[in-house]
Amino acid sequence: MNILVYGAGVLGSYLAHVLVRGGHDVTVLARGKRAEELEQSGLVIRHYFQRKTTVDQVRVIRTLDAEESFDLIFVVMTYPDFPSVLPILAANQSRHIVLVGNNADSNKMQHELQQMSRTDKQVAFGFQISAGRRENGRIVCIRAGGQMVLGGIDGPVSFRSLLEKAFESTKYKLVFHEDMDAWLKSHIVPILAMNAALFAKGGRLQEIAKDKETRTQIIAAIDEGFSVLEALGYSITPAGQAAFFRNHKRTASLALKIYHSLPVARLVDGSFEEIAAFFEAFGDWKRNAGVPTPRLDDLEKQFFGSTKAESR
Ligand SMILES: NC(=O)C1=CN([C@@H]2O[C@H](COP(=O)(O)OP(=O)(O)OC[C@H]3O[C@@H](n4cnc5c(N)ncnc54)[C@H](OP(=O)(O)O)[C@@H]3O)[C@@H](O)[C@H]2O)C=CC1
Ligand SMILES: CC(C)(CO)C(=O)C(=O)O
Repeated sequence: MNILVYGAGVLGSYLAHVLVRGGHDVTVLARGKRAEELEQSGLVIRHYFQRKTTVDQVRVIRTLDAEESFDLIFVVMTYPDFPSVLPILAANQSRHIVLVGNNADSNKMQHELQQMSRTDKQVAFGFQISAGRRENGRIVCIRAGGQMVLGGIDGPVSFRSLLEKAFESTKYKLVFHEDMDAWLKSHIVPILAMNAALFAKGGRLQEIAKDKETRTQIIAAIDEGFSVLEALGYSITPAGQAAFFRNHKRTASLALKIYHSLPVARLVDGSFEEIAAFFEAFGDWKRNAGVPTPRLDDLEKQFFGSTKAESR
């Protein structure tokens, strides 16, 4: 298949690697320094746990022409990056588009993309359960679950069989979810609390590992965030996630302690701008729900009081 990966950061690069190894004709849309790196050295991935480095050659483009057609486009970027690429995707004639990554407003994005496009666009949303960070022109990647959670906003994904075909010869699993909007919003709540605390500590993971009070605050803030979503009518999904933070607080604190002590946690790369955008979205949810969130509000204050320079 002829597949475009639009956005060549950490997870876009890993996805491109997975699809190349799955036998597809993969084009990567990259910009600036990243495009130069890909052209000069190829797609270099350091697989952290496997202790190996792979290099794949991919076709690199810097702009997406309206006439160029792909069987599938995966757009892999951070939440605040998406709005500027929606008009470009709308102008392109390809039909099947998957927006991959954290997303606080999948409904609006799908609506805008379809409204702007003169051709029929089938849209799905995905989240890769992998992680990593950039390091001197290469991507250091943790395969983690090695899967992509996928779903549609208004019913099942209409091009599921095309997606299954794209991944059939890869080592990446697809997991289809019925209510992807609820899944994405549920995911944002713990991400918001954990990253706010971490940025507030200047990215020093050990400080959270050692500080029970901060871990207790993170867990209380997650509980509040889930209550906001529930008040708006969302089911927290996966349900086990809410149960874990709410009913097993001591175990959750221990899990956070262990996670923040692991060297591998350094590789899970959060973006200040993305977390800030989630706080903005969450502010609207909170106002609409009318549910108080004092512990999360305090983390938000600490997050915005931190400087990007102190972040990871
Ligand atoms: N990395 C991780 O550990 C994890 C990330 N995620 C989530 O996955 C999503 C993607 O994250 P990640 O891959 O880390 O993000 P990155 O910032 O590494 O990658 C985003 C890529 O998109 C490119 N991009 C942004 N805007 C444009 C544009 N207008 N035109 C062309 N390219 C553009 C960026 O370009 P440039 O190279 O110029 O910056 C960058 O290469 C996020 O929602 C994140 O929260 C989830 C779990 C773990
Ligand atoms: C936001 C990020 C990249 C960092 O915590 C993440 O790990 C996730 O979304 O699962």
